[in-house]
Amino acid sequence: MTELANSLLYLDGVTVSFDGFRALNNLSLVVGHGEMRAIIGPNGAGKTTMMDVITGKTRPDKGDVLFHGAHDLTRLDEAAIAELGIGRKFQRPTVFESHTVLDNIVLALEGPRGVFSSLFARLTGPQRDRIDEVLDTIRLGERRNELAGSLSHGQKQWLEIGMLLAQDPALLLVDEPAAGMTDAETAETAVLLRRIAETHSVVVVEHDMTFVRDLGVRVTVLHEGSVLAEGSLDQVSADERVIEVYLGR
Ligand SMILES: Nc1ncnc2c1ncn2[C@@H]1O[C@H](COP(=O)(O)OP(=O)(O)OP(=O)(O)O)[C@@H](O)[C@H]1O
Repeated sequence: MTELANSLLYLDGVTVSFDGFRALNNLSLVVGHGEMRAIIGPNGAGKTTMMDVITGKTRPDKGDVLFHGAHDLTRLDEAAIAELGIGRKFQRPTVFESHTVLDNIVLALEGPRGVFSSLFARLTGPQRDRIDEVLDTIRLGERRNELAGSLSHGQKQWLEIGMLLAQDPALLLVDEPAAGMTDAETAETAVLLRRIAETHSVVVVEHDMTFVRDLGVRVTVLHEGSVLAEGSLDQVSADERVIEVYLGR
């Protein structure tokens, strides 16, 4: 039980069926406090379904999903799970394009009832410090007054990561951040996530192996809804079963 005690996120025997098809099949996975974990796996392996279960979007048929070893996520709705400190970034950026970079972060900090713009002046000192820190982390400090719509695709992804970060979740779930990015942006994103991981736990789903290598973290390989292998990227890429799954033999 020490695994459970030391875990931030604990999945045990999680099964999700869609019309009899098991998208997750007895999936068990433990993410530690302060850990960044990369999740890889071929199309249909169950990565998105796993994220959906953690965030309360999909209810498992069976299994335990615990946060901080205590909160049973299978009994909470999406809002309650977000409130507990689990933030998710979806693959496509959904920033408010006609507002500035700064306003996007301010709105995220204030939550759904925040009012756009202008109100930066009304924020408390610690809130402003937090915003500056977030802008610095996501490398957009210099562009804070520009419209989000003028950012490149990669920068929009960073802004959205920043919007998540502004809420200071204990665990960030990040879905394919490098998709559609240039090589330079992809490399920068790995640096950015490594910095975030100094103070937060992170689960990253990603297909881009160069990016996963840059992250330099423990990798979990999913296949047919279960964990096929776990270890460093070098370890899992040398695993015969992983090679077979990726080569489709
Ligand atoms: N709502 C649903 N109804 C029926 N089948 C579903 C549903 N959601 C997912 N599936 C199936 O479950 C399996 C796992 O899907 P999932 O999206 O979790 O995989 P993934 O690893 O995220 O794949 P990708 O890398 O392509 O995004 C797939 O075979 C998918 O078709």
